[in-house]
Amino acid sequence: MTQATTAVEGVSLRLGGFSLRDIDLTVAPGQILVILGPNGAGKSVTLETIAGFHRPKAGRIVIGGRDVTDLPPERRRVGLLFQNFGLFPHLTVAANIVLGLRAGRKPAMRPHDPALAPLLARFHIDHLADRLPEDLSPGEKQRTALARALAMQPDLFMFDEPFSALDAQSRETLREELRAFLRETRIPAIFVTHDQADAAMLADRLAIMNHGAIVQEGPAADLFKAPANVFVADFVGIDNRLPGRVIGRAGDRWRIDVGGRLLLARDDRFAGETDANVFVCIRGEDVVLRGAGITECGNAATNRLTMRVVGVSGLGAFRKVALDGDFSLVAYLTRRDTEKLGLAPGNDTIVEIDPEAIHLLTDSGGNTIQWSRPDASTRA
Ligand SMILES: Nc1ncnc2c1ncn2[C@@H]1O[C@H](COP(=O)(O)OP(=O)(O)OP(=O)(O)O)[C@@H](O)[C@H]1O
Repeated sequence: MTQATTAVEGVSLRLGGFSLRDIDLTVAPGQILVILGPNGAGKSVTLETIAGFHRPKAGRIVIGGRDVTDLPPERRRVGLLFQNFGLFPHLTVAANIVLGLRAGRKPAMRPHDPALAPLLARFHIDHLADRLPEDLSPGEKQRTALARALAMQPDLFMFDEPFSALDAQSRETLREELRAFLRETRIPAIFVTHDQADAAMLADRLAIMNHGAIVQEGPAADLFKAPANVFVADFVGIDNRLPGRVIGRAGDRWRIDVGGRLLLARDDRFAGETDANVFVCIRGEDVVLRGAGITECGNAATNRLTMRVVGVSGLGAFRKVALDGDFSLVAYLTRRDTEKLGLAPGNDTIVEIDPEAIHLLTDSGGNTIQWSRPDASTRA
């Protein structure tokens, strides 16, 4: 089994009234590339094109180091898993897996062949060999589908919303299992979803897609921290996107007016200029709450302000804390910290935002940044 990078290079195609435009993607061995985008963006068509079901009018597709652009689907060595994992409902677990082996390099395999045992054991489904898919839990279905796909000795795995019919709890467990499996095999994988949580849990690389084109692609951590525009920011769940205006620079920091309050931002990628309208993007987990009783202006190195708690929501380990002041903010804290700091609606709290946690966005995607000069003069 080769373990080489998969690359989609400049792929374009027309399908009825829909076009894929100049798609570039790469995914290396051991990596998971997540394609995230709204309904109709072209995510499935992209997978189908990589799998060989549509012929591009331009570009090249390389899987496992081989140029497969002109090869039919059955010669591309791709393990494809769909919603509900695409198991044949009338076939037992063993018979489903045998189909994979036949598509791979063991055409004579039969469902009760002893040679099947190691594969069943590896996925902990040996005791389920004679069951039908309807009698399996979601985790058992996923393991059967992965066993079948692995039996084909693929050079690439592709997943098209495999979890879309599952409840939140099963999704989470299955994501973890899938991630561990893909890390272990080191076979590159492309995972299509419109669920941000899938992307956060699984992605090494992330591609955001809209209207048949890639809007931004790169290491997932970069896109989560520094989305290129508002569309991407909304897709990667930037909790706080505040309209502001650049006042100027102080050393390596930008001085930004947000709702009449001065915020310092250190964003070396920002190429704006004084007076530019911007979005100040801050992830909820980067908003640090200190509780009450600390002086507001004690530290020039960070942004420190007093805000009022207006809501605390969420169950389980984390709480979402809604804050109000010169502008509104959302913070994420552990349940323990929320209780320790006495964060309840009506209470004031000191809020700290590291300038490095602020990402500045000038939007070129047609979103107008609404900024109006507040009545009060800007306070530091
Ligand atoms: N075989 C086809 N012939 C013509 N148009 C198609 C074909 N398959 C898909 N399309 C169109 O291509 C566009 C993109 O569809 P696609 O299924 O790739 O979107 P998606 O991003 O996967 O969305 P979803 O999240 O809803 O699955 C849609 O407008 C769809 O109607």
